[in-house]
Amino acid sequence: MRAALLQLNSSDNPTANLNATLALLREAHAGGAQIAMTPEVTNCVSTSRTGQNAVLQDEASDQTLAAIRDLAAELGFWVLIGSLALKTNDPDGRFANRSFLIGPDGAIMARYDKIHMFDVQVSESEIYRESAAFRPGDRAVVVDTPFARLGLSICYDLRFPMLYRALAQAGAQVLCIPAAFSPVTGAAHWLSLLRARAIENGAFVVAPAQTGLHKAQDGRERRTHGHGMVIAPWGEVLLDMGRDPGVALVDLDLARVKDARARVGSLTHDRAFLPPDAP
Ligand SMILES: O=C(O)CNC(=O)[C@H](CS)NC(=O)CCC(=O)C(=O)O
Repeated sequence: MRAALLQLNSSDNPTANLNATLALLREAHAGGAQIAMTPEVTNCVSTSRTGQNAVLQDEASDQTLAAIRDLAAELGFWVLIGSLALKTNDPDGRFANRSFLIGPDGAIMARYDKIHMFDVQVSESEIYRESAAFRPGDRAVVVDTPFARLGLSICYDLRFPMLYRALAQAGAQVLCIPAAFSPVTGAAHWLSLLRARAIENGAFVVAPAQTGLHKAQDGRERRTHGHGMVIAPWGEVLLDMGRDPGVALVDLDLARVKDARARVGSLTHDRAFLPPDAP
């Protein structure tokens, strides 16, 4: 399976982000990719909710989704859109942070809404309240392609190992973790968490990332960590994209999943246990 990772520096301007994404998808296809994967919030990196309200669309009218479906059909290859920020018809007005797997005929083969919301205070000045703007999903998703069974997730989900356990036990061989990781937590945790998810589940981890300084129309700024990664089922780092936007190609040999799981079969050794008594 030859996969391409897109590393993006998306702004809060969906049209500019789409043009950059389409150019890189063409590059990925020219490099022989059977599937290309984009990072979280490919269409719009949030810097303010009012800003997003002005530019986001719902799924039926979103230009990014439509154009990527058209391109996938034109080129005849698969695209995992790591996520799109989309309007919903929720009464509370919150957006969805949703991944789409697009098939080579342009059809939507799977959707996944990010389950875990990034509501954290990384430092005195760096605060995120994702759940204020986004409505979390509640359904894990695996989906088959001709080359592998994929398990879907997004960014902060990475910190919840039970999600990946469920995906691997449902047969996922490739765990997809598109992200827009913060620079502080990225430097401290990103690589270790990605390697842990790969090793503990004997699965490939494919993690395309947003990178760099994201400038908003209103002058606000946000930074992300970059370092789109691919980790092998035994834990080796197969790809680290560093900090620049672009495309990288990687060949995944699915036999490595079988091999890792044959050497350490912990995926089949889970046992039920009673919770600890309160001391
Ligand atoms: O807000 C958007 O534009 C879209 N959503 C994101 O970028 C999300 C929520 S702010 N980012 C993360 O989940 C980073 C997780 C992370 O950095 C960690 O777990 O340490």
